[in-house]
Amino acid sequence: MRKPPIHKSFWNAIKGAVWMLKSERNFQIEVFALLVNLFLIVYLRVSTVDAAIILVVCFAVLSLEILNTCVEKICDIIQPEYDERIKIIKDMAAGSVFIMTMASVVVGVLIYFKYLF
Ligand SMILES: Nc1ncnc2c1ncn2[C@@H]1O[C@H](COP(=O)(O)OP(=O)(O)OP(=O)(O)O)[C@@H](O)[C@H]1O
Repeated sequence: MRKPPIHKSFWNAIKGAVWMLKSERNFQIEVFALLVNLFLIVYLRVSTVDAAIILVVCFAVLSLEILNTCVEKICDIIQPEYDERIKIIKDMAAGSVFIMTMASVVVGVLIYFKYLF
């Protein structure tokens, strides 16, 4: 298959992210969390470096959520029936989102603490 032009690849990536926003509840919650963080960054006048750290962890959660959904979709195509191997694959993919979410909570507590107290 011929490689699409760069603007088409970019557009496809945007469409993938928009699909996630329309279809996946967890992704919607994580985007809401990103918006809350953007508000707090402005409201609390968070420093540039601290804001960058917060935004990187927020976007890391969103990226992992997209990859987790990709794994789920592929698993559902190759094995629609119950399968112990699929279970561990899906659980591991979900685990990656969980670990990054925990990391983002820790980062949030560590950074916002000094602006609030
Ligand atoms: N084919 C299967 N075989 C075995 N276990 C499965 C299978 N499909 C789903 N599961 C189990 O159900 C869980 C949820 O899988 P599902 O595909 O329903 O994702 P989901 O409800 O969208 O989850 P998430 O909230 O992580 O996005 C998996 O983590 C796994 O433990």
